[in-house]
Amino acid sequence: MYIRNTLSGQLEKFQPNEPGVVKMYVCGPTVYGLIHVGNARPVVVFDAFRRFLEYRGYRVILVQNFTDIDDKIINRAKEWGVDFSDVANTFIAEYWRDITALGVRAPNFAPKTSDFIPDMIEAIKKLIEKGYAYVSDGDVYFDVQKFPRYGELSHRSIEEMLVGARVDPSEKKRNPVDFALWKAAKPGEPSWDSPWGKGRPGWHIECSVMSTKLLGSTLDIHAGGEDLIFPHHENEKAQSEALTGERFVKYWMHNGMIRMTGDKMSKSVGNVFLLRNAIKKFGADALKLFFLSKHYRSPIDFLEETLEANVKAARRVREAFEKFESKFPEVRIPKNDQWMNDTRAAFVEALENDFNTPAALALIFDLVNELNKAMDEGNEEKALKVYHLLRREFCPTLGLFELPSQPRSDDVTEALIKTVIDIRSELRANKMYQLADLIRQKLSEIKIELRDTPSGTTYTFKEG
Ligand SMILES: Nc1ncnc2c1ncn2[C@@H]1O[C@H](COP(=O)(O)OP(=O)(O)OP(=O)(O)O)[C@@H](O)[C@H]1O
Ligand SMILES: [Zn+2]
Repeated sequence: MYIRNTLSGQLEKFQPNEPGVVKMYVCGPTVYGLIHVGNARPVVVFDAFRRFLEYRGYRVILVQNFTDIDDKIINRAKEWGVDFSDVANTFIAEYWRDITALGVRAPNFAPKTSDFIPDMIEAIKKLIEKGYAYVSDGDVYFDVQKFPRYGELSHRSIEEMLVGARVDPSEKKRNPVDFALWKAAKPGEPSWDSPWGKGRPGWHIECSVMSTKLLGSTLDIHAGGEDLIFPHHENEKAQSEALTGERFVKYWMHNGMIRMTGDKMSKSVGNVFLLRNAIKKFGADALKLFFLSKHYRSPIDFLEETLEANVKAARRVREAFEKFESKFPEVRIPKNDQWMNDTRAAFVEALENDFNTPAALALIFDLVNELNKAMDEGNEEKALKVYHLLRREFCPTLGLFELPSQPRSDDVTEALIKTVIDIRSELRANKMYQLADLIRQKLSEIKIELRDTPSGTTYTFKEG
C-alpha cells in the first residue's frame, strides 16, 4: 500500500512500526458549535481509511480528540453565562448525534483536553528541563530556534515564517515564531495550578500529549485537514520529537478543504452548511459519496448540483440492493471464484494507491450495473456474487449504505413545495399579490425561503 506522506511530499510504501497494527490519530473538533460539512470530511475520509485498513487485516487503534479548552469555547461560555465545560460537553453530545446520523464509527478513544492537564504539565516541565522551552511571566513558550527540524512538515523555513509573523512589542516571546505551551490565567477564565502559576495549556501540546499517552511515542498515521499542517501539526511534531527524541509520526495524511462560495467552509468566515442540515437534505449516503467521489487531498466545492447527482447515485445503488433483497430475503453466501478474487484485487489496488476512493467508487458503480443486468437476465448466481461483494465487502469498507435510507426533503415534500409555488405564481399572474405574499410568509415560517428570479421561483431550506 502506498500513501502520500505530507512530510516527504512523496508516495511512500506503508509499513506500520509493529507489523499488523496501525496506530492512528486524527485531530478532532473544537467543541463550541455544531459541526459543518467541512468538519465532516476528515471524519468520513479517515473512518473509511480505517475500515479499509481493517479490511486488509490490520488491527487499527484510532484516537480522535475533542479540544474542550479554547478561547472560542471560553467566549461562548461567557456569552451564555455557563461554565466552559457545559459548552464543551453539550457540543460533544451534539457531535456524537451528528456522527451517528452520518453512520461513522466512533474512534477507539476520544480523549478530552481537560482530562490530560497533569500529563501536559509534565510534558511542559520536561521541555523546559531539556532547554526547548522557556518561562515568561506565567506563560511558557516553545523556542523554535532550538529545534533544527522546525518547518520540516510544512516545508518552510523559520525565516519565511518570520516574514508573515505579527510582531507585537508587548509579546512575552523571544521570537515571534515561538508558540505557547502554557498560558497564564486571565481573570474569569478556567485555569489549573501549575509550577508557573495558574493557567491553561496551549492548543498544540494537547494533541502531542493525548496521542503519545494513548498510542506511544511514534504514531503510524497522524491525520487531519490540510489547514492544520501549519502551525498545528508543525508544532505538535516539534514538541513531541523534542520530548521523546524519537520520530513522532511515520505518515502524515491531510485532507483537502470543502469550499463554499469560493472559500474554505469555516465558522469564522460564516459560509457554513451544518452537517445535520446536509444529512436532512441529502441523506447520509449521498453526503459520503460526495466526500469519497474526489480524492481525499483535493479540494471540493459544496455545490447543490453535485450533491443532487450524489443523491441520484445513492438512490440507484439502494434500489439495486432493495430489488435483490426483496427477491432473495434469505441470507445466502456465494461460492468464491476467480472473478470474485479478481474484482476484490481491483478494489484493493485502487485503495492501496494513496486511498483512491474515486477509482474504488467507479468500480462499485460498474458492479451495480452488473447487479441490475444479472437480475434482469435472471442470472441468480452472478447476481448473488456481485451483491455479496458490494453489500458485504466493498460498501461497508467505505462505510456506505449501512444505515436505513433516510428520507431527506423527500420527493413528496419536494412535489408539494413545487405545487404551492405554482399556485403562488398563478396568483401573482392574476395580480392577487396579498395572497401570494401570505404564501411566502407562511412558507418562511416553516423555514422554506422563496426567491423570485427571471426564470421562475426557486426555494431553499433556511439554516438553523
Ligand atoms: N472546510 C473544511 N474542509 C475540510 N476539512 C475541514 C474544513 N474546516 C475544518 N476542517 C477540519 O475539521 C477538523 C476539525 O477542526 P476544527 O474544529 O478545528 O474546525 P475549524 O478549522 O476550527 O473550523 P472553522 O474554520 O469552521 O472554525 C480539522 O481536521 C479541520 O482540518
Ligand atoms: Zn491536533
